[in-house]
Amino acid sequence: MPPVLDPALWPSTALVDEAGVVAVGGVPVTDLVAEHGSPLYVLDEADLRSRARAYREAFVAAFAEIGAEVDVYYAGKAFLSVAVARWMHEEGLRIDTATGGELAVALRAGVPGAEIGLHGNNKSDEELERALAAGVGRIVLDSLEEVVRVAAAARARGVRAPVMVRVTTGVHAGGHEYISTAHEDQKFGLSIAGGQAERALHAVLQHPELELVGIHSHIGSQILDPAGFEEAARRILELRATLATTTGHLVPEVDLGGGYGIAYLPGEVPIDPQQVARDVARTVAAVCRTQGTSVPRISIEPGRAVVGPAGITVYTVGTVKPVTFTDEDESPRTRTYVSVDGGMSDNLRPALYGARYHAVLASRGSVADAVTSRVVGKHCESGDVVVHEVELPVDIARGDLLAVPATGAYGRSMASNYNMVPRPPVVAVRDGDARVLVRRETEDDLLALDLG
Ligand SMILES: Cc1ncc(COP(=O)(O)O)c(C=O)c1O
Ligand SMILES: N[C@@H](CCCC[NH3+])C(=O)O
Repeated sequence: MPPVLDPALWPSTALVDEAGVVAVGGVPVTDLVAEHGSPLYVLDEADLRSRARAYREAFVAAFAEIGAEVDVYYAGKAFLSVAVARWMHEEGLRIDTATGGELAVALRAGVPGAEIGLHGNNKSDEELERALAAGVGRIVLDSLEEVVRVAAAARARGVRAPVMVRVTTGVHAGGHEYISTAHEDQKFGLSIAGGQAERALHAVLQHPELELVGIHSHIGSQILDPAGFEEAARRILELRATLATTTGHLVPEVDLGGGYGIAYLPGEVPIDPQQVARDVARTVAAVCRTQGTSVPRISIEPGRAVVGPAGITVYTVGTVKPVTFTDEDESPRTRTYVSVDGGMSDNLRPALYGARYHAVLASRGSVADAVTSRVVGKHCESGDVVVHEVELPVDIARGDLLAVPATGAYGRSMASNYNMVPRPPVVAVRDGDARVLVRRETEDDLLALDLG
């Protein structure tokens, strides 16, 4: 019997065939590597679309119960390509962008400007101009000075800019200090407790060129405990009610950001969109009732939870090296270091956040005993780890393929050319067909940037 892949970690179409080969979207990874080379990002289109639908349907249904409408913005920073933006649009999602580059991709995909949001703690004048020219549905203001800059840009263009104010609620959540974004001492947003959020909201209302469409908060990323979402919603709604009392303006929309956590390791339990949507909707209804305000329109911005589990990375094994060392209690130990043909250039998350991943032998079955292994990359850093610890068959050898699940988010999007390594392609699979979404970089691409 071929092994069964944990459905929490792998794309829904992933399976192991009789020969022990992992297939996704009806295509064996051995065929994918034969055609497109290695390393390779593989994206399961059906799985990606169904996760997008799951988030949209869960939030729309839960908030319909309390009389609120919902927009789901796919956070393009997790992974964006023209095809992915188009698919998200077809599934009824809007697109959250954080830079001019992401905005360009969403527009190229034909997403209407009105269905795109622009974020950023340091937007350039050009980015603001481009957003206004595209008629984006919201520019999310991140500082007091930006209130003035966007108002001036809108005035110069003779338009009224729809804006949200990004606030920090003080709710600390997320998988790592670097990806927690709503505590006070960091660069994003305007603090509710410190009073800057209210000042920015007042400032927006004083500018006729700005239309205050919402209050925004994003509390962090890879959040597995849903309590933070409810607490953040409560604090934003209290701010909204205070603003209504002091200015008479009831902000129509509240954006609760993204951050919904996924499973990276066997046994981890991802956020359940239906559960979190119901819990947050209940809190929103209760707080609005207490405050005596109507419920706002709600938006959310999931990135990882939509694209993360839809993607895997396939690597080819190179050097396999048993390393003997002495651990903390002075006992001798051996660990098998399995080197693959990629590493921190295609997945920075282990080096940056200490993120843990899983891996399986993907090109054949093996009945050999399992041995504790560490999968490492080919870069000149000892922190270049792909999978910190995983049981792999002891007969694993050069030329075998390894598949690492849950790499769809923040893999390709944070990839680099460290050590002059060209970035791998993204290949989408569906119903037995494969299509290149983003082509492999070549050394010629890298040399073309170097003007000598
Ligand atoms: C403002 C904003 N929205 C949405 C996201 C998407 O987060 P995630 O991929 O964790 O859902 C992020 C990233 O953390 C973000 O900064
Ligand atoms: N890039 C991060 C998440 C940060 C999200 C952007 N605010 C990750 O890989 O987990």
